[in-house]
Amino acid sequence: MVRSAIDPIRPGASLILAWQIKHKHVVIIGGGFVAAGRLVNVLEADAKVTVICPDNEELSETVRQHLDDHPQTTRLVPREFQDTDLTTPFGEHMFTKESPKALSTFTLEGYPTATSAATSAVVPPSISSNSSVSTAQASPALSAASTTTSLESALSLDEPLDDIVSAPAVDMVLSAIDDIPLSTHIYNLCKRLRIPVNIADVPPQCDFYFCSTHRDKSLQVAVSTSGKGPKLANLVRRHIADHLPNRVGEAIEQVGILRAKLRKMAPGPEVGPKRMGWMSRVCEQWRMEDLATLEEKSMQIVLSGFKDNVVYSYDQVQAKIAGEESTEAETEKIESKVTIAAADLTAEHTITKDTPAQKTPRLVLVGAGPGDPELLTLKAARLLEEADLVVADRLIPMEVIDLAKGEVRIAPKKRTVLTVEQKSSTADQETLSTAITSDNIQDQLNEWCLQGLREGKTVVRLKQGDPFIFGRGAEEILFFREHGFDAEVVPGISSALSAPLSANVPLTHRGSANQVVITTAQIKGGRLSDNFPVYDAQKTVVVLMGVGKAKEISEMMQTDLGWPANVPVVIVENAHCANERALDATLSTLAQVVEEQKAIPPSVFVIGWAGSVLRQA
Ligand SMILES: C[C@@]1(CC(=O)O)C2=NC(=C\c3[nH]c(c(CCC(=O)O)c3CC(=O)O)Cc3[nH]c(c(CC(=O)O)c3CCC(=O)O)/C=C3\N/C(=C\2)[C@@H](CCC(=O)O)[C@]3(C)CC(=O)O)/[C@H]1CCC(=O)O
Ligand SMILES: NC(=O)c1ccc[n+]([C@@H]2O[C@H](COP(=O)([O-])OP(=O)(O)OC[C@H]3O[C@@H](n4cnc5c(N)ncnc54)[C@H](O)[C@@H]3O)[C@@H](O)[C@H]2O)c1
Repeated sequence: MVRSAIDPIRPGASLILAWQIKHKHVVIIGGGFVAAGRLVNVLEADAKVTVICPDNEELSETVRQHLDDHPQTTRLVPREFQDTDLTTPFGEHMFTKESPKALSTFTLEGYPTATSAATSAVVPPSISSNSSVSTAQASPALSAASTTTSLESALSLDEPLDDIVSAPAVDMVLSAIDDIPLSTHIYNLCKRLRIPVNIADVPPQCDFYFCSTHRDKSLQVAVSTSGKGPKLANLVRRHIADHLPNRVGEAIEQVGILRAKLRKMAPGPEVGPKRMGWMSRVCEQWRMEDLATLEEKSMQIVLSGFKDNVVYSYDQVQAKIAGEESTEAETEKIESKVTIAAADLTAEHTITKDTPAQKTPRLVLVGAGPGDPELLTLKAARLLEEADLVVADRLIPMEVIDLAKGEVRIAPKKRTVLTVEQKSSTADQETLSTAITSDNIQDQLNEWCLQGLREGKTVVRLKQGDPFIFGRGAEEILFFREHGFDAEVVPGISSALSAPLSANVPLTHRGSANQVVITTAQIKGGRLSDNFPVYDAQKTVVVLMGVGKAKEISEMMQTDLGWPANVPVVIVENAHCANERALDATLSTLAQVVEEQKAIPPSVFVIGWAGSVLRQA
């Protein structure tokens, strides 16, 4: 059997979930400092809460106030904990100081029933804070309740089983008391009753731990160290909170509303991919602060782009709103601006309107480097900030795109976007998606730039790496010249230079390498490039786009060009990104390593003896 490369399992984690406890019944035992924190946590998650704690000076003022503020969803049982507390549903108001007998609706041998609650009261042993009820003592009585058979037999026959099963008396227990034996007893009781339980600060007696959390409306960030370092969890949580984008909570609220509207507008599962693709682009292309400002009117305008799979920018939406508020003539002008801006790949573009430029148009081809924003030139960073319009490919990471202050347009992905942009749902999706080539994406990018220039904008065409090293930069400049615009170019760090460096391969090194050849593995039509250099021990060959051609490269270099089989090859995948990987091979093992290690594009091959200077064998 062929085993594919999958991520290895790293055991020892906690399962982090977003537990829905709305209207569920949570029992908190204790009323001190820790209980107060737990109460806030579960009330914010809309639970119904029973707090069990003697009503004395140990009941914290915070707990008291929250109870007073939420009479419908909380109640206090003003005494010490009793076992029956874990089997009494929230709705039963039988806990009063005056009638403690009413508590006894439950024997440890069965669940309470409507009839037994009213009639057969059996008072269970009350456990005081200094009693030491051991597990052994509690177990025999409790064990009867833990099997389904005895549970069913304890139910009254006229009570439908489903109701009982779907409405357990208690859904969660949080114990925050300063009594260790009782804590252990509560834990054991919960185990018998299958109730998830957390005994504060006793990790072995917790089905779940609490996380250090940050909340901003619907955004919740939870940090867990799986009990290893609660204080560190606290510090990491603060660090994350300090670095979140402005107004992220509000942005999430508004996106929630927008998604609901979109689902209503286009509900069917068949439009699912289009819906999700479009929503993702809105989230990627709008800044958080701008998403936060969405309201009824602007949402309607944004949604109007969905039909043609267009994502209007914030500026376009603002322009449209302003237009609707101005005269009809003005509205028409803005309409035409928005339509042009909403250009898509399937439409035929005839931008007839040469809008008279108020400002001088400026076009700059900017190298974005290998992907790390810190490796941008200062000039590139400044231009990104200053540009009215930034036109970028999909491959450029959002951390770099985020530096742009003006409008951003990002090329669609090769497959999905065109597929969903297709207006006729009956069309053959496969034919359509294969019709998208990098050439028509390039046309789209060029078109966007031209349009911005005709509006007098400063347009930054952001390109991966360096615009002139396999970046088609010069082709673009020739294209824009034909349309009457000249371009400036800002260099970027090409991965041809940075990937070897990141993997600790000096492209030149006295005695090992005094020449560098940078080549692509593929030429037009996807064929293998035929101008790799003949063997020279002092030459380093950097191969771009080689992953799919590893076998052919290895064979050609050894057989036709005289390279020895043992020349080192370093495969650098995702250079300068968080998931960077460097793999060692030789010319003879190159194809094997690529296959076994599942190397993927973008990867750079560095071939030559320079590979053995700094890297350990
Ligand atoms: C996140 C947070 C949520 C909350 O409880 O609300 C939480 N502890 C917080 C703070 C905190 N707790 C402690 C200190 C003192 C400094 C220190 O000891 O490091 C500080 C720091 C402070 O107060 O700032 C003492 C402590 N905690 C535990 C033990 C027992 C042990 O480790 O054996 C001891 C005594 C150790 C001893 O005696 O030496 C155990 C647990 N504490 C957990 C959660 C669970 C694991 C979470 C995780 O690590 O992922 C777990 C397993 C059980 C549980 O779920 O209750 C909250 C952050 C609040 C915030 O973010 O503001
Ligand atoms: N204080 C802290 O900073 C801190 C932090 C994390 C964990 N803890 C742990 O959490 C637990 C609770 O801490 P706390 O600071 O809230 O304690 P606390 O002493 O302030 O409060 C304990 C509460 O439990 C109640 N209680 C005692 N016996 C009870 C019983 N039989 N039935 C019902 N209620 C009963 C008391 O009346 C009191 O309200 C302790 O085990 C402590 O070690 C404390």
